[in-house]
Amino acid sequence: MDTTAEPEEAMHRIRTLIPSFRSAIASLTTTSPNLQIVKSYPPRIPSSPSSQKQRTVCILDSSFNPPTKAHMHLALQALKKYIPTTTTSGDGSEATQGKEGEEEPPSLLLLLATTNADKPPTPASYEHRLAMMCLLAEEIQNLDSSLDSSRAKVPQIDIGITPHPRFIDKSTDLSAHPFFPPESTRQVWILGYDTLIRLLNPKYYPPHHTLRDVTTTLLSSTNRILVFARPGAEFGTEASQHEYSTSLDKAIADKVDMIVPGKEAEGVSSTNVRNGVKNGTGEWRDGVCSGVAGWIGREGLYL
Ligand SMILES: Nc1ncnc2c1ncn2[C@@H]1O[C@H](COP(=O)(O)OP(=O)(O)OP(=O)(O)O)[C@@H](O)[C@H]1O
Ligand SMILES: NC(=O)c1ccc[n+]([C@@H]2O[C@H](COP(=O)(O)O)[C@@H](O)[C@H]2O)c1
Repeated sequence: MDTTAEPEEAMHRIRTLIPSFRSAIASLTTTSPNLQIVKSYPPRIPSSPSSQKQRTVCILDSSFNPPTKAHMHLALQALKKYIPTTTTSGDGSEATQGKEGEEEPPSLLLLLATTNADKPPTPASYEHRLAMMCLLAEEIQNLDSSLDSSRAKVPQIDIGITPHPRFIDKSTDLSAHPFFPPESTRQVWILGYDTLIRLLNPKYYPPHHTLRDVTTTLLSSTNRILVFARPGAEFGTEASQHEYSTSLDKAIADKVDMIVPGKEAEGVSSTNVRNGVKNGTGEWRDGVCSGVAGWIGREGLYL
């Protein structure tokens, strides 16, 4: 792959999408199911309901301000983890088999949250974040699958937006979207440990302040949460984070998978990238993929 001309071409192509991103963002409201898919790689072909196989969608919800290599690592690990197992039938033919029968490989949904449960909005603008999410998606699609035997096929990647800060509302809207019918879709929510503890804090669920809505929406049916440990001064050790996930109420603990991210995600955060750009230290580039670094530089973001 040409590493110099290609990013330029991708940036130019994605820049032409900015007006459509802007109008999608302007049309968001919190009053009705409003999760929107603004771009799909490859473009989606509507399938007839009868031909729908079981499918897992791995959802990475974030403010993507900007998308980082940690986000990319989390997404790739999730896609790898939920690949259906291959079984050989009596006639010797191979079929991918999930619990409910034939199963498609997992897809990825990069979901931009335009409202945060705790934090006020900060630059960059949402259309720029969507543009950078597209660059991240293209980078994932262009990864050389020969380097990773679990990536036999290029994954379906959708880029979406949601106005809802809480996961229970995001999950409900996702179930209502025609691409993700609940009868054939398992939702796997990708969260860092710091986000898991906020998801499970009853303060977000007035007036009764119980986790009932979490189990009836986000964790209904075969849905799961994939948690990535995030050890550090603020959130404790890997061992204490693991202990927390196993000490949860059984209805929740049984649906939580916890893994430790690889070195690629260590110490990488959007905050560190934003601060690095502002302080003029070049190392911020190590925290993002090349297309995103190019976009931040070219558009003068985070200065
Ligand atoms: N390095 C990481 N290790 C584990 N989880 C991560 C890491 N980076 C992000 N995540 C998780 O990915 C999800 C989305 O990331 P989020 O937008 O909060 O990224 P962030 O880099 O922490 O952002 P910010 O620095 O702006 O707060 C969250 O659930 C977060 O916990
Ligand atoms: N109870 C909840 O559902 C809950 C709590 C805190 C954050 N969130 C969401 O988690 C996502 C990531 O948030 P941060 O960027 O603050 O880590 C955002 O979409 C935010 O709104 C959800």
